[in-house]
Amino acid sequence: MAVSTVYTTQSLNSTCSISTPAKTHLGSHQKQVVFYRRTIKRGSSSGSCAVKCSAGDSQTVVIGLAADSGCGKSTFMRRLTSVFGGAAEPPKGGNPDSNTLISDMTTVICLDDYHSLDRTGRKEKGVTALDPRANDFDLMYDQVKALKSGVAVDKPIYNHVTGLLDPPELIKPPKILVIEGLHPMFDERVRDLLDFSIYLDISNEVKFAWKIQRDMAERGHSLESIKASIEARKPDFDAYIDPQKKYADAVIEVLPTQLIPGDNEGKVLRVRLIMKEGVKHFSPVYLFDEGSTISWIPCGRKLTCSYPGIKFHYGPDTYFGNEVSILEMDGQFDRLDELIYVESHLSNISTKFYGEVTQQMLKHADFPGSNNGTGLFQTIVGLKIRDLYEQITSSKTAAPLEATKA
Ligand SMILES: Nc1ncnc2c1ncn2[C@@H]1O[C@H](COP(=O)(O)OP(=O)(O)OP(=O)(O)O)[C@@H](O)[C@H]1O
Ligand SMILES: O=C(CO)[C@H](O)[C@H](O)COP(=O)(O)O
Repeated sequence: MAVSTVYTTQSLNSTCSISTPAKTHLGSHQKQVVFYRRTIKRGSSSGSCAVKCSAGDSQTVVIGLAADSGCGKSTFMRRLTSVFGGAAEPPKGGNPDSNTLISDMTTVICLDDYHSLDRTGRKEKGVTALDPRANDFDLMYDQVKALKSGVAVDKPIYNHVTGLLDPPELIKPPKILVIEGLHPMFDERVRDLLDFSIYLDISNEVKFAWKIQRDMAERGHSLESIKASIEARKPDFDAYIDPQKKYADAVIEVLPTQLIPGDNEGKVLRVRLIMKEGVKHFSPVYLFDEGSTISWIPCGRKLTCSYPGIKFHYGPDTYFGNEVSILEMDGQFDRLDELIYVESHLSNISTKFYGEVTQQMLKHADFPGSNNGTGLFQTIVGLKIRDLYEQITSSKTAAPLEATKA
């Protein structure tokens, strides 16, 4: 029942007819939903295009963020969006249960929307949402590829309230597309579309502590049910989600502190920012001296530290056979305004002015992790992504000039 349709938009100044066959996705207890890719060219001045629209004149930079559920993706996204200025909001006038967040520069889509089985369907088949069989990687690839090349798509919506697949929403190609969720790096075709990838690696102990904090304190779940849900997901997490970290350009690893022997409260954290060397448009952050191995305890006159203090470590290493630099922070800040002292000893942080990291951290002091390495490293990765975006777009605009010279 594929129907060709023509769409017009005010913001995109061309009109194109459909070129991609419809795809069908069924949750077992749901009506048939047919998705069409709307081929709307970005930035075109021509009135219409008959069959196929070519890529627009500016490229969409695609960022992948992988993590298990409840591991801080939303918090990271809020920090990232803030670096680009402006707040991210769900599509205006759309499905109130949309998982998408749009700001001037960024569109964040949640890969849960590519679940091919709804909640009941998964239960019937005995698979979890982490299982690739519960997800449509062909559609994910088609749509991310389309967006990257400047073509709008009708993306499905997985409704977390009802557990059903809702009718699709129109996603226009943004300047920066972030695909966040369980599997942004699982499928090789999707992985190859990423300009930069991040994995949030939260250790089991910390994940458990965060889950308890959120699901018990805020959602009224019992300790037993939280434990059971973590245990039930673990085999698929180990099989399909965790292995993606070897592909990531940056990994934020969150571990229990080593400053308090035997601590398992998950409040004081040891956080490691693992940065791959040799990634185009990305130069790892360093402490004091690039390539050296350094341990630094900044507590003293310029940084107030109560027990158990703060310890930084920096140095080269290998990670899944790749050369990396690792910056580590164990402990937490007492006074966020004093972070400027730490910031001034970090290099390659891609700030636009002195103190920008500290400013961002102070702006979002109420976000989870603002007093420790999770917030600090998420903020820094946000700045690195801005830098990467600027490099990619400036090299693209510079290219025709170079061509003219030749
Ligand atoms: N850096 C952090 N420090 C402490 N707690 C955190 C941190 N990041 C997240 N949390 C805890 O984990 C919870 C989930 O965070 P967040 O909503 O950002 O994760 P998520 O990966 O987007 O979750 P989901 O996929 O389930 O929506 C927060 O409510 C908070 O309790
Ligand atoms: O791992 C998840 C990613 O967020 C969710 O559990 C998955 O999307 C299924 O969602 P729900 O539990 O709402 O049916």
